[in-house]
Amino acid sequence: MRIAVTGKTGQVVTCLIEKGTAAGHEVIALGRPELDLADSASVARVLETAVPDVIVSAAAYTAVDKAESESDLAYAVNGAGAGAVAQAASALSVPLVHISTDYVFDGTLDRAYVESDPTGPTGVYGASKLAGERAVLATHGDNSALLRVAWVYSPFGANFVKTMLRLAADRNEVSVVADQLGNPTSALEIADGILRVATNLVADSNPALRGVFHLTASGEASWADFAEAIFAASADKGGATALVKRITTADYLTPATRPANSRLDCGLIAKVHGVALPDWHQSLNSVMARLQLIAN
Ligand SMILES: NC(=O)C1=CN([C@@H]2O[C@H](COP(=O)(O)OP(=O)(O)OC[C@H]3O[C@@H](n4cnc5c(N)ncnc54)[C@H](OP(=O)(O)O)[C@@H]3O)[C@@H](O)[C@H]2O)C=CC1
Ligand SMILES: Cc1cn([C@H]2C[C@H](O)[C@@H](COP(=O)(O)OP(=O)(O)O[C@H]3O[C@@H](C)C(=O)[C@@H](O)[C@H]3O)O2)c(=O)[nH]c1=O
Ligand SMILES: [Mg+2]
Repeated sequence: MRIAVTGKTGQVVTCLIEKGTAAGHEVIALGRPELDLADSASVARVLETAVPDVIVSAAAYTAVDKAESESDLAYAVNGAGAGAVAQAASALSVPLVHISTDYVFDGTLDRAYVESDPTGPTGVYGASKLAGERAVLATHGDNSALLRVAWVYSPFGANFVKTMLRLAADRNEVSVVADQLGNPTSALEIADGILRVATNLVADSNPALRGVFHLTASGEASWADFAEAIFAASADKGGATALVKRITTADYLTPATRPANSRLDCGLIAKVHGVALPDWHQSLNSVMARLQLIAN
């Protein structure tokens, strides 16, 4: 397949290039300065020139706290920008795989969220991503799969794993919130899932393959649990480590409010697309091994 993906250096983009190329696909990464999601004309022009078999919309404004004070830019990129990508997919008559987030939910449910649960973002980032979902569904809903992923980490870019390792390099203790629950997910495995879904969409016009799906690793964690596992894996490999002081959200003030529970139920994508990702502990170990190779 000839896959056009938005963004050049993001975690998911980088993993999709690695996994897609290894699987024999042509992956064309399109990002700034040529394709700027805040400039719809550039989106249409660049994507239409690429003539892909499928488009993956992976680029986004992902700075959750900064979005609170840059709301116009967050909406332009994640809302209108996502709509422009969907418009290009529609003009080309190709399927779209659009990446969204667990932060579209308010986090008040006491179980994992299913796709049909009501959304209710608690911050600008989540609200802008929800605007993107709506734009995609309105523009190209009949030929798109929207994949809500969560708590993404990888050997690349900026993520919680790399932040924790950086903090551990010069501290013995790191305070981390223990009352926000979710599903830490490796972008390498998200890339596997995207490739499977994209292949299914290109091969089969069945409407059941389209719509909203949750795609995370199995197993849940609080950020404090995740930090403890990161430090344990790092210590195992002779890397930086620290003790985790388990704190509450009230003890860790941030500009954006995050959902207390954004665990996602991934039963639907397993049933419909045959995609089921491994337990996060296992994936964390492979990412840690690669980060150690980079560090040494
Ligand atoms: N990171 C996470 O924890 C989570 C991410 N997601 C979603 O997954 C997707 C991928 O995230 P991830 O790979 O982590 O993102 P990253 O933060 O690693 O990278 C973001 C990418 O988006 C690009 N980008 C940002 N603004 C623009 C713009 N105006 N025009 C074009 N490209 C732009 C960046 O380009 P450049 O290289 O030029 O900066 C970069 O390639 C996103 O849709 C995100 O909302 C969902 C849940 C969790
Ligand atoms: C760095 C740090 C964070 N925290 C808290 C803050 C926050 O509640 C939680 C996670 O912090 P981060 O800022 O790394 O994560 P955050 O940017 O909120 O991560 C989110 O990014 C977007 C893009 C998504 O779509 C989400 O799925 C999610 O992955 O941990 C601590 O308690 N201690 C710390 O030292
Ligand atoms: Mg962040």
